[in-house]
Amino acid sequence: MLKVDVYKRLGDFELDIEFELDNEILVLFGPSGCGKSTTLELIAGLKVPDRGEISNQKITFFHKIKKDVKENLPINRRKIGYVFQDYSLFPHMTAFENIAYGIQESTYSKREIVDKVNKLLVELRLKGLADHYPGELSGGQKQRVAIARALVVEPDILLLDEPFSALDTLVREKLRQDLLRVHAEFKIPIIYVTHNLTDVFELADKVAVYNEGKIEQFGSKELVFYQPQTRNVARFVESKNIFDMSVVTKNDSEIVLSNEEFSIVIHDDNSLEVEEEVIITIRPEFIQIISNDLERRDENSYSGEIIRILNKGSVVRLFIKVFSKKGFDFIVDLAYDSNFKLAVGDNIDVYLPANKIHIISKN
Ligand SMILES: Nc1ncnc2c1ncn2[C@@H]1O[C@H](COP(=O)(O)OP(=O)(O)OP(=O)(O)O)[C@@H](O)[C@H]1O
Repeated sequence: MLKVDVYKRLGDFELDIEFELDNEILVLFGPSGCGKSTTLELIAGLKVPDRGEISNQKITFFHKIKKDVKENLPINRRKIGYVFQDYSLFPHMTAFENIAYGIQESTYSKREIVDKVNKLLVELRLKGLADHYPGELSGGQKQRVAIARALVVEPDILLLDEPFSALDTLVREKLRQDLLRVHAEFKIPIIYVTHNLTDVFELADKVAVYNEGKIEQFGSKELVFYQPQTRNVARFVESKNIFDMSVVTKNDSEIVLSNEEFSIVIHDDNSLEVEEEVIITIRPEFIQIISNDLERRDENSYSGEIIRILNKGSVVRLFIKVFSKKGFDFIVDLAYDSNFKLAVGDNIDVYLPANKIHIISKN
């Protein structure tokens, strides 16, 4: 298990984080400058924490209490594979030589080196490209060479810093599958830094949502996406529909929440108290369009006007100005359908299912 509990100050910026990771893929997610890359650098030994402890499988990488440094294991003894966004391949070496770079003839025989590199060339779909120089490889191929180079040393941990962000969507998609395959085979902790929500959804066993040097939520991707613990996390995972409300009434069967604009009803949150201030969120894909009177509900139904339509490919996003005192927006995602007939200016009714409404306590 990888254990990280460190503090580091860099100018005005302070990083103060703690987490533990089994042989899982952890995705670090959050806005620019919140400390994701610094976290990787501290684990790898490229930066030194001001205090704290980092260990993996009972091997202490770093340990400092107050001024007393008890351990600071050199980078090359941490057994870490590191993959950067810009590939960092040696331009004058072939794919084979780049991958073989980390293993020396003093440790392995020539035969062993050839076998190890060939195995990774196959694993990362690079067979046939062994003699190519980086200049002759596509972005996706270069990054696969970089991953193979990181893996050839049989690392205990693999760190990837926005590895696929320069690549287009289809290449990214395939590289995510490569990484999942690599993880299934190597079974080591992998930490992956990204700004991309699809990366989070497709890769993560665990997610750490960073904000201003702290981890604001750590947990499974399901928890982070569907039960964000703070307004920031809800915003970062694009819950989109986020409202301040207060609890107006509560009885055995229902709780009514309200703000100046609208009220909603939920049925199963016993922890809420009357007059309590909360944040409610509902993801755009959970809001339903009421297309005929049969679907009309007694509760949580609202009428409004479509003010903008954004076609996102497989999803169509509607911005709906709800008829109310000031007029607020719901954002609704519908699966794309070739019979899609809605247009800006149309009046529309929507329904918010009570069991999809998530409450964030302000206490
Ligand atoms: N050597 C340094 N000296 C001073 N400040 C630094 C140094 N290195 C990083 N920082 C600051 O630390 C903060 C965290 O940087 P870091 O690169 O870890 O963020 P990040 O979350 O990875 O951002 P991004 O997603 O943009 O890469 C930033 O405000 C950065 O400016």
